[in-house]
Amino acid sequence: MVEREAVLSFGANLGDRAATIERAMLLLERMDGIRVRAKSDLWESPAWKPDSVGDAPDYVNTIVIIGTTLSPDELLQAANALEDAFGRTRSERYGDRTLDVDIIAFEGVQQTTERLTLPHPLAHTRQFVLQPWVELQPDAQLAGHGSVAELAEYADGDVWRYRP
Ligand SMILES: Nc1ncnc2c1ncn2[C@@H]1O[C@H](COP(=O)(O)OP(=O)(O)OP(=O)(O)O)[C@@H](O)[C@H]1O
Ligand SMILES: Nc1nc2c(c(=O)[nH]1)N=C(CO)CN2
Repeated sequence: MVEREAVLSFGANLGDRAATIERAMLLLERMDGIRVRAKSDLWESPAWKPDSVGDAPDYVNTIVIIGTTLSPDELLQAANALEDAFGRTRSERYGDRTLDVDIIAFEGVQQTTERLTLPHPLAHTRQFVLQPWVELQPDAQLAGHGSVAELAEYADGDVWRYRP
């Protein structure tokens, strides 16, 4: 079966954030139909919320490029399974969390359904997605928005390399 490329974002702002992300990536590597091609460094950023930054703990974020034979819906199920494995409860949108896994982009797919929007509708605005992605793929393009490097130049928000 032909592999397609997908871009995943991992974020955590509760508990041992870096350890959670490292362990989640190990689980990801063992999932059927998923082959990890590249992982960014860990980056840190203030918690983004639609209304304000507030005093929520900072996030650790990373981007992972995978090759997958899964469909977009199957990949979303895999992402949700990873979140569940790390105790994530989905009660509050944009709330603090032990693990958030978003699908940022999926090769050849642009869709808006109730369950899954691709590319992720806020990816082009999120520095914590754009910077780690540029680190891995300086020439990356985000469908509908263009060069990820250019988006990263103009997006608001701070992001810095995580130091334990
Ligand atoms: N590209 C996508 N990646 C992950 N989930 C998505 C995507 N598009 C739509 N969703 C849907 O969004 C729902 C809510 O996801 P979640 O609670 O993780 O949102 P959030 O992480 O708080 O916000 P955001 O997705 O903006 O970071 C999921 O159950 C999923 O069905
Ligand atoms: N910095 C940062 N902020 C966020 C993140 C994230 O991964 N990083 N994920 C969220 C999920 O809704 C909400 N806010």
